[in-house]
Amino acid sequence: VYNQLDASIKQTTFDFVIVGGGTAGAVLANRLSAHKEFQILVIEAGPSNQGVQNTEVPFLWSTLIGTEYDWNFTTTPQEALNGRIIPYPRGHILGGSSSTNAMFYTRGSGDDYDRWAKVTGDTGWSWNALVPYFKKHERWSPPAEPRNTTGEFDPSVHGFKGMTLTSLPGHLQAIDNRVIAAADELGGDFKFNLDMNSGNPLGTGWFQGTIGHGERSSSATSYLPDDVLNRPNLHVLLNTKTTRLIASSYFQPGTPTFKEVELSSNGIRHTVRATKEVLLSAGSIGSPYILLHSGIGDSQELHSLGIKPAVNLPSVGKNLTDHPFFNVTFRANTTDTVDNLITNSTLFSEAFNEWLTERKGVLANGAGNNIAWVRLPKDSPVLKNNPDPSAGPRSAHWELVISNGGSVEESRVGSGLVVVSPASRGTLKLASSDPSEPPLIDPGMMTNSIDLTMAREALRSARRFFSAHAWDGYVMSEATPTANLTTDEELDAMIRDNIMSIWHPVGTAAMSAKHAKYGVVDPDLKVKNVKGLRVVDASVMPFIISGHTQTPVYVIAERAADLIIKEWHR
Ligand SMILES: Cc1cc2nc3c(=O)[nH]c(=O)nc-3n(C[C@H](O)[C@H](O)[C@H](O)COP(=O)(O)OP(=O)(O)OC[C@H]3O[C@@H](n4cnc5c(N)ncnc54)[C@H](O)[C@@H]3O)c2cc1C
Repeated sequence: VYNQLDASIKQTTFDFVIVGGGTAGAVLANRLSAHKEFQILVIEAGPSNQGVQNTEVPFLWSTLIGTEYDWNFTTTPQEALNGRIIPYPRGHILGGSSSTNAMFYTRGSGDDYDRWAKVTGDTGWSWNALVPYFKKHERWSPPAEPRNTTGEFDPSVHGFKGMTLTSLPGHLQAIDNRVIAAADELGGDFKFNLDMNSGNPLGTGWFQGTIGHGERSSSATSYLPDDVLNRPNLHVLLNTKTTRLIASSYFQPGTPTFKEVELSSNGIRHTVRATKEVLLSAGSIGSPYILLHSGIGDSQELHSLGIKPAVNLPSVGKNLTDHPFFNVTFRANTTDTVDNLITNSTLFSEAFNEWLTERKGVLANGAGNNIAWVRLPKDSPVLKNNPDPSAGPRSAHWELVISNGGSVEESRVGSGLVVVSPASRGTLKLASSDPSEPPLIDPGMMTNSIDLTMAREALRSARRFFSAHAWDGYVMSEATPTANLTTDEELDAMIRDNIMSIWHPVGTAAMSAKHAKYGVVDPDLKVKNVKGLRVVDASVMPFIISGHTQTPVYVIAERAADLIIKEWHR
C-alpha cells in the first residue's frame, strides 16, 4: 500500500489497473489478485479506511458526510425542486461509499435483474443467474446482541460463507413490536414478509445490514483485509486521483485502445499502463467523469469543452437515475427514541462505551430496524395511463424506512420515504476540461411527474401505517412539514420543498445489448467501440433497482471478476 504517488513506486506496468478502490474496485482487487500471475494496481483518490473509527461504528455513519472521507459534491439547481441545490455525498476512502453508507443490505426484486437481462440480452444478469453471486458476496452472521432470530429471516436465501458480513439488528427498539403488530393488523400492502431479500421484497420486514459483530462491514474490511493487501501482486495507491485515460492508438485508424492511466497527487503527474485491461470502478459520478475527460462521450459536447473527442458515445453521463427521499414524522408518547442519544451526552457516552467494550447496544445498529416496500394499487390511474416505472409486479414503487426518532426537539417516530422505482432521469456533465473541477451533477429529481405521484402515495401509505391500532396511545399526531396537508397540490408543494437524494446514483455508463445504438458498455461491461477498458460499478446499471444500491454493485463486481478471469486466466 502506497500512501501517495512518489519515487518509491518503481513499477509502471501492471496486468490490470483498477481505477477506484471503492465498493466494486475492492471486489475486483481481491478476486483478481487471488491469481498470482496477475499484477494489479488499484488507484484510490481517498485515504485508508483503517483506524477511521466513525466508519466502524454503524450508528455514526451520517457523521462521515461532509468530511475528508466524502467527495462533498452538490447537485446543480434542481428544476423540479424550486431550484434547490442538494448535497451529493460519495465515499472518498478505501471501500468507497461502502465505507460511508448507511449499510442497508437490500437486493431489490427479482424483476429488477430480469429487466437488466432483458434490455442487455444477457441472461447472466437475471435474478436466477445472479443468486449464486449474492451468496458468494454475503456472509450472514448473528446479530450483535444474540437472540433467537427464527421468524425474522429466511436462511435459504442467504450466503453464509461469502465475504461481506450481514446481520439483523442487534439492539431491539421500543417500537419494533408495534411495527410488526401494525403489519399483521393491516395486512395487504404491509403484510409481514419473512425476508425482503428473497427476490420478493413487498411488505414489511426486518432490516438487514452490512454489519457484523457490531461493526460496519465494507468492501475494504471484507475484501481488502491485511492478508489480501499484503499479497505481493496487489499494489494499492492511496490519495491519488486518476485524471484521465490516454488512448494509445489515437491517430491510428480502428478502435482506440485505452490502457494508459494518468494520475495526479500533490501536483505530481504520472502515467501507468495496463497490459491487459483498465477497469474503471470510480462510481456513478467518477467513472463517467473520467470517461468524458478521456474523450469518450458525446463528441460534440466534448469538442465544445475543448476536449479532443476520441470515441463518440453520447450515452456517457446520461440516464443518471437516483432515489428521491423525504421524511414524515409523528409526535410520540415516549421518551425512548434514538434522538435522545444526540441530545443527551450522558446517554451517548454510555452507549459509546458499550460499543467500545462490547460492540453492542444502539450504536451497533444501522439506520432503523424495519422496512416496508409498497406498490401503487393495480387500479391506480398512473399505471393505467403510463408505462409502469417499476421493473415488474415484484418491485416496490416506494419504501418506508421506519425510524424510532425524527426530531431533537420532541419525541417522534416516523418514516423515511424513498421513491425506489423513479421515472425521472438526469445527467452528469463536465463543467470544463479541467480535471480538478467537480462535475455538473443533475439527477433531474422529480422531473417526471409520476415520481411526484409516487411520493404523495408514499406519504399517504405512511399515514395509514401509523394509524394502525398497534400505535394507539403511542403515536399522537403528524408533525410538520407534512401535517394537515391533504390535497395533491399541497403535497406536491411540500415534496418539492423537501425532497433530498438518498444517494443512489446509477446508470451513467449503462449496459446495453451488444449492438444497441445507445448505452456505454456491452453486457460483459466492456466499453463499446474501445479496446482494453471495462467499467465495473454502479454506473453500469441500465435501470436502478427497487432497493438500496450497494448490494447490486457487489454482485456486478463479483460477476465481472468471473468474466475477466475467464478471459485472461491461463
Ligand atoms: C451517504 C451514503 C449512504 C448510502 N447508504 C446506502 C445504504 O444504506 N445501502 C446501500 O445499499 N447503498 C447505500 N448507498 C449507495 C451505495 O453505497 C453505492 O451505490 C455503492 O457503494 C457504489 O459503489 P461503487 O463501487 O459504484 O462506487 P463507490 O463505492 O463510491 O467507489 C468509487 C471509488 O472510486 C474512487 N474514485 C472516484 N473518482 C476517482 C478518481 N478520479 N481517481 C481515483 N479514485 C477515484 C472514490 O474515492 C471511491 O472510493 C449510500 C451512499 C452514500 C454516499
